Amino acid sequence: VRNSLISGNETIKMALTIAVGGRVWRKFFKTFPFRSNSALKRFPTCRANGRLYSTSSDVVLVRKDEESGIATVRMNNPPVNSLNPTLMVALRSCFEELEKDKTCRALILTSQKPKVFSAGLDILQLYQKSPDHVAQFWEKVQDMWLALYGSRLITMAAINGHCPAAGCLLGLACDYRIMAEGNFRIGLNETQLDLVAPFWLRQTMIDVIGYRQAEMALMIGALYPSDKALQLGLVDKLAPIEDVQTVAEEEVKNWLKIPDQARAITKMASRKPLLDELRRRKQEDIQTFRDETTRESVQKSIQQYLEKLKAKK
Ligand SMILES: CC/C=C\C/C=C\C/C=C\CCC/C=C/C(=O)SCCNC(=O)CCNC(=O)[C@H](O)C(C)(C)COP(=O)(O)OP(=O)(O)OC[C@H]1O[C@@H](n2cnc3c(N)ncnc32)[C@H](O)[C@@H]1OP(=O)(O)O
Repeated sequence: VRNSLISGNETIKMALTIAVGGRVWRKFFKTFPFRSNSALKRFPTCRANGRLYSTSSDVVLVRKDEESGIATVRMNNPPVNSLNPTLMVALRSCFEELEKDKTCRALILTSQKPKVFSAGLDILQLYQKSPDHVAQFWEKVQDMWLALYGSRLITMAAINGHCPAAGCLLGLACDYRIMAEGNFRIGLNETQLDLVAPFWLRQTMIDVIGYRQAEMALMIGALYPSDKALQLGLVDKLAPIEDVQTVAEEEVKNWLKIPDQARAITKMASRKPLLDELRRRKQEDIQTFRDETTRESVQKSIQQYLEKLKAKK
């Protein structure tokens, strides 16, 4: 059904795009506009010593290999890369900057701190906060996801540790996932916090692991060990934790053999309907999240979840 949402016009545009050679990228961007963000300007670009992009807070570290065009984006928000507004804005800015860099062909997303890729959304940002705060927070989640999921680049998640909830959301937004072997978990455990995955996150889970498995995983808020995740297709490859980055680079090099434009157009053809749907329903999605999250019973569940996290020690 989603594929059929791409109209005949768009298919013709895509074919023309391929046919016109030199002007291909201009046409491509017209067909699939990537949004830019004025917030980008707040993050200076640094090109010294191979360190290409640097955010003002260094919560995202980026290195680009000029020869291959591969950028490695490391989340650096200790202790667990929880996605707070600073990290999400920095990630979005970074994805958009790389998108605009014509010499960049691939992006590897990983964690600066092995053992935790990302603990998901910063739960403290959802607890006892005003509805406006929660709404603004959710818009940052949407924008970060739109930038990554809608990227023309080869996007590879090098999941070097635990990857629950919105950590998994980031992984699912990539084209390929390599995860560390061992006792690390991945999944969408939102229901355990009394939260419900939004339609666009649910859809990406369905797209990656299939309807039945996604339905079950989402209902029970399952977190899978990496071997089970591989079996389900939630990740594509496993590697020893110390090799995850190298294996990701090797995999990217294989993908780089495919001509960029055909790969990117094919990717966009399958992702555009969902991207468009979220863009169209953005405000509705924000309102739902705001209303659900600030509900008293959900706040109680979040409080209990936070207590459980603290009690773990
Ligand atoms: C119809 C409906 C339509 C619309 C939609 C409506 C609603 C949508 C709703 C939801 C969709 C949201 C999608 C995403 C949601 C989320 O991401 S919620 C976050 C879920 N995350 C988790 O459950 C992970 C929790 N963390 C852990 O399990 C562990 O921390 C870890 C396995 C990741 C790492 O373990 P350790 O290395 O042992 O580290 P610690 O547990 O000791 O943690 C260190 C420190 O960090 C704090 N912390 C951990 N995770 C978070 C977090 N996510 N946010 C904030 N803080 C976190 C932890 O409490 C420790 O703090 P201190 O005790 O040191 O102060």
